[in-house]
Amino acid sequence: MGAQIIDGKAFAAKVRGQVAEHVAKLKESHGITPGLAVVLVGEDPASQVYVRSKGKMTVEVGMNSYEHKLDADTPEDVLLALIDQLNRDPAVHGILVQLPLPGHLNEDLVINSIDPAKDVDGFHISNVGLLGTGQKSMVPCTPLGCLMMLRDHHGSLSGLDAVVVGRSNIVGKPMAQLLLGDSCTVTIAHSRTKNLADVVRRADIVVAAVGRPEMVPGDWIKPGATVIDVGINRIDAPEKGTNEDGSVKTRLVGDVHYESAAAVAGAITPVPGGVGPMTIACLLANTLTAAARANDLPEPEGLTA
Ligand SMILES: NC(=O)C1=CN([C@@H]2O[C@H](COP(=O)(O)OP(=O)(O)OC[C@H]3O[C@@H](n4cnc5c(N)ncnc54)[C@H](OP(=O)(O)O)[C@@H]3O)[C@@H](O)[C@H]2O)C=CC1
Ligand SMILES: Nc1nc(=O)c2c([nH]1)NC[C@@H]1CN(c3ccc(C(=O)N[C@@H](CCC(=O)O)C(=O)O)cc3)C=[N+]21
Repeated sequence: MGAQIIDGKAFAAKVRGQVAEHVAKLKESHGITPGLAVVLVGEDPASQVYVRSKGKMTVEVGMNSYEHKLDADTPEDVLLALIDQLNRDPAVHGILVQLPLPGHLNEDLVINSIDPAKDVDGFHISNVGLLGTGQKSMVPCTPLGCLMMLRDHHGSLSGLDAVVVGRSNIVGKPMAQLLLGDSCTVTIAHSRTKNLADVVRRADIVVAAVGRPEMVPGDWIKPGATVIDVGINRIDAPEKGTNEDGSVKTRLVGDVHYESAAAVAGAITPVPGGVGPMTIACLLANTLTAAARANDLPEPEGLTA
């Protein structure tokens, strides 16, 4: 195992600490408490766990957390009315609508109804356009977290070859924009890419955001490259035994085959404990940024792209 392990959990704790300091100052000097509203439609158990842990960390950094849980069959106009209410609520600086939404809801319409200044996910078309043209925006949390870890590890990313595997609007595309913004030579690969192994082998930086457990093996990795594993996949782990109800136990793995990749990479993020915790830390950082901008105050340094 040659690779340095990039400890996302520790990095995220540090970022949350910085956010908490800024929040304390905002409260003390300006009487402002940043507020984050999270909207969950439906009862997906994984999403519920995730929303709960976000709420807990929001409160831990001193912000107000507002959770809105709606039934899975909530009509679109009811959801849009809630978003309109949150858009107009001055105590709410950030709004996150947990994705994916149930099939009867138009995801684009819902996201684009969020006030772009409160769009702490950075998914609104205005923020996507601002990021693409290099203007000040809200930057999607997962790619922002990856960028922070890469900058911390490399210092400058200028001139490095970066390959992003995956072209989703929430991870792959904004990740590529951020890497381009830091002057990497960027390739975006996807399910139609020819000779994916050879494409990945060129990379000084590999970001895997595919959603396929352990798809990227170590022999695709250039020796010394930095590997950022965004994937969060729950797979059966019969070696751990069975649960009380007889079902087989599970474990989390990334999109990268960790052991073989860590043997050749220069640095690698683990799953769990890598990109995931940074995503939540960046959500809090974005909420702080939104609160500062809403009040014409200087933005916290080092917490934005
Ligand atoms: N750590 C975190 O905070 C977060 C983790 N995730 C995780 O990241 C992963 C990706 O998420 P997301 O971007 O939403 O996923 P999507 O399913 O939206 O996108 C997956 C991308 O991977 C590409 N792809 C699929 N199969 C292959 C293949 N065999 N070879 C090459 N490319 C392929 C798809 O290509 P095509 O476009 O051609 O179909 C698509 O662009 C998931 O595991 C998800 O759980 C997501 C968000 C946050
Ligand atoms: N509007 C919206 N914004 C999102 O940012 C968003 C979303 N919807 N829908 C779902 C995905 C997924 N996502 C994760 C964030 C953190 C962890 C995380 O902290 N994972 C821990 C492990 C958690 C566990 O043990 O299950 C880790 O990797 O160490 C995982 C997944 C954000 N998403």
